[in-house]
Amino acid sequence: MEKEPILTVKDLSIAFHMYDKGLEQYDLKVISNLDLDVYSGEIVAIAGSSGSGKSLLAHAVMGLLPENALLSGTIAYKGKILDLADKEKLRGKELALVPQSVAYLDPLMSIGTQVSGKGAPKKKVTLQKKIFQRLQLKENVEKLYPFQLSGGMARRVLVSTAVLSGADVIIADEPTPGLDLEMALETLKIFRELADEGKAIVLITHDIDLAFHIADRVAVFYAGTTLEIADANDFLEGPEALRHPYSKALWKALPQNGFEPVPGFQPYAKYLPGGCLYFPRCPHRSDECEKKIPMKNVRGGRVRCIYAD
Ligand SMILES: Nc1ncnc2c1ncn2[C@@H]1O[C@H](COP(=O)(O)OP(=O)(O)OP(=O)(O)O)[C@@H](O)[C@H]1O
Ligand code: NI
Repeated sequence: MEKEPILTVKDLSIAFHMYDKGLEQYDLKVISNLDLDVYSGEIVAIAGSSGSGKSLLAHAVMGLLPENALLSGTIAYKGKILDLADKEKLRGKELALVPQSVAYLDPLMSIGTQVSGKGAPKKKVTLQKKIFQRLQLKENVEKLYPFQLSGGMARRVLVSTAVLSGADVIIADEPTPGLDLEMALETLKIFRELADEGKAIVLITHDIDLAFHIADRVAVFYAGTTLEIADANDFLEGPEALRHPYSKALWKALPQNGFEPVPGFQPYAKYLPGGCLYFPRCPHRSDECEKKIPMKNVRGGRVRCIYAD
């Protein structure tokens, strides 16, 4: 692994400027003080339940947030802090996204043109044919338009587009739903190969079991922040190797580990607790946890819990 991360997210917070009934306005804080480093040659999986901020992070990196989003903190690529113009310049070239929604396909452009670009060089077209073959997309798919694709086909087209972009960083936001197991595994294998060739992959997924097996590191998101970032092996090993009570609870909630549900709910952005965001659900909480909790290093991983050791 290289020393310097290729992508660095530091103290990122995102709020949406919202209008309530009448004239009341408020800022809804959906990402809080989030930190994440990604290195070339690795897959970092992001695990976290619905609404934990996974897609927003992806959109923040790509410069795709809506206009009412207020962003603070920094996102750096190859050591340079990016502004919106930088992100737009890099998007699709050095930073590629496999979007969570297949609605991102351009409805008026044939698949072949979307995936390889207009008048693509022969080398790229050859590569595209190879990827299509691996993802079981028939040759005639190139000539089709998005409305003619099934959901699973559209997702494989989006994966192909990101892979062919040649980007150094690919953020894949739920690339496997709608794919059968064989296709899902083939997709992840392609990402693994890209990482092994030196690309950096951020894999956002609900399928945490799959993530633990394919990724090098795992970041656990909760209510818009990171609670633990650690070696994927720790997540395979279990609670003793993990650091945060939520990571341990997630592990125990897997079917093969006892299927024990995590009691309580992730708090809604409008009603976040002041200190530790996991506070209301935590079995070890104390008054000390009501302060703002920074990430700290514990046993080679990062964790946001004062009691982790
Ligand atoms: N444009 C927006 N305006 C207001 N709130 C938003 C907006 N976009 C997202 N949010 C809120 O931000 C939070 C994080 O959303 P995000 O889409 O990043 O979640 P996610 O982790 O990707 O969830 P999922 O697993 O369901 O895809 C959610 O509470 C969501 O409702
Ligand atoms: Ni999402």
